[in-house]
Amino acid sequence: MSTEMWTSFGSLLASLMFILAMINQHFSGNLLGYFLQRLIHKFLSYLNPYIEITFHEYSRDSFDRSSAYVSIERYLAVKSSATATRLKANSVRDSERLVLSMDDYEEIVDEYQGIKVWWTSGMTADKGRSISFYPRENEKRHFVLSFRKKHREVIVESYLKHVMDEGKAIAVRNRTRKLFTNNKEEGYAGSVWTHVAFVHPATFETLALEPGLKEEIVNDLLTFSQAKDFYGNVGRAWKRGYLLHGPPGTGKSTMVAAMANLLEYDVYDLELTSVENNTELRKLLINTTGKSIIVIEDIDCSLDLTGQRNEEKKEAESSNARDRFKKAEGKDKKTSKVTLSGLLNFIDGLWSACGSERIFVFTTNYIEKLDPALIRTGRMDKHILMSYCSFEVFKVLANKYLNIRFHELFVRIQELLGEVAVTPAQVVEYLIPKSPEDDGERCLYGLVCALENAKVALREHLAAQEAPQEHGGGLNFCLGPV
Ligand SMILES: Nc1ncnc2c1ncn2[C@@H]1O[C@H](COP(=O)(O)OP(=O)(O)OP(=O)(O)O)[C@@H](O)[C@H]1O
Ligand SMILES: [Mg+2]
Repeated sequence: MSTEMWTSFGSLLASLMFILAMINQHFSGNLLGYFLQRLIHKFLSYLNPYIEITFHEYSRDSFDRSSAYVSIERYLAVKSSATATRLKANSVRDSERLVLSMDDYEEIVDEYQGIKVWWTSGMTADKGRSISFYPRENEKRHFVLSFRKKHREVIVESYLKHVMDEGKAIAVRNRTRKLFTNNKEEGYAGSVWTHVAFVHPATFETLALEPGLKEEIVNDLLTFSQAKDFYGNVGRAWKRGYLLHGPPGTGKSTMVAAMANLLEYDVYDLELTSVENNTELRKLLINTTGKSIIVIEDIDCSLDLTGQRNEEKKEAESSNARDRFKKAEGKDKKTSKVTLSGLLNFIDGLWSACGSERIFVFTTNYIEKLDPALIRTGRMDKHILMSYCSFEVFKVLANKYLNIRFHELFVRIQELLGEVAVTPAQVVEYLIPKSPEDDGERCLYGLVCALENAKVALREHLAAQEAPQEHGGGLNFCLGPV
């Protein structure tokens, strides 16, 4: 149809609508009026080539904002910041950023699979309520979606789902992530988890790992986060377990932060010693949300989990002072009645499937102390050894901390790293400038001296013992502070 034909069709429609409205007004309030009204609606919808769907902010019997309305609002906010001329700026709960959205009575045109749709925002004043507790509570907002009748199937079946999914994804991107803890003050009666904003600068970019390992972990994490359908199809709960083990200061906790930053997940730092019993443990699990990492640090020290299976193991066997300290620290706080089976059920039992998209991470310095059932595949799917600093790891650190890719001292450092076992945390300590005069070369020189000293100390130590011990590639000696 030409433009002129559309215009005359439009004016004919408008005149008809006017006449019908007059008839409607004249007969309103009686039975004839009711039938006339229905007739008018039928007639108008027959002529109207468009369909309109209204999404109200509040449903009749709920005080909560409709989740569909909220998702549409977020979706349109992104569209409107680019196209609409009148915008509203709001600060949103759980986000530090200002969010722009379309103002009332604005219109936005969206396109989906080549189909044009029109969104308008509107508002009606609710005259029913005379007293309101909140400002503007009586204003009821809505969005109206209009599209051609012939596109009904695509819009209803596919476009609306696309809008809802996008809206949810935007909410996840915009929120401030949280770090939860179950370690509460004595007498605290609030929710089982308390939280602060999760802000940690660690990323996989800054984490120094063996070549190939970083890519492997990143790929594994990204594949997991996109595998909702896969887990559903194979009938598994959408969760994955990581066991990070290795000596202190090798980057296990830093890796957890990098994981959370990569996937934009919240972190639940579960302090097992503060959990009274298995029931409380289950309650904590139920109160976690999706898109989260549930981490139990130093799992070997948190509870005497191995002891429950192997009674005769003495505490005196704890191999070093740091370990004993961690264990004692936990015991002082509270006597926990969490059992190994309670923990196994927490990770892999029926209740563990009540949420989705969750990663469980255990960290430990002593993998050999853990009960095999706790770390079997399916519970802890991926075991990652975070080991002493190799030359490859050192090169990443030197590049990050000093912006040095190669230096003549590197050759000596490579030799020394093959002879003394030092952790990345210890190496990093020498790569941080301590005074304005500390340039890259001075830092590297300081590291070489410290490694040389450690080598001498190690020789003397071994000579005294006359029993050399091999550990991995280097000798098992930890470099002390300078
Ligand atoms: N692989 C690494 N890459 C970059 N930095 C590292 C690495 N390992 C350790 N660090 C640095 O050392 C510090 C301590 O590391 P982190 O706390 O992650 O060690 P950890 O393995 O968790 O130790 P622990 O077993 O004592 O808990 C971090 O602040 C980080 O800066
Ligand atoms: Mg740690």
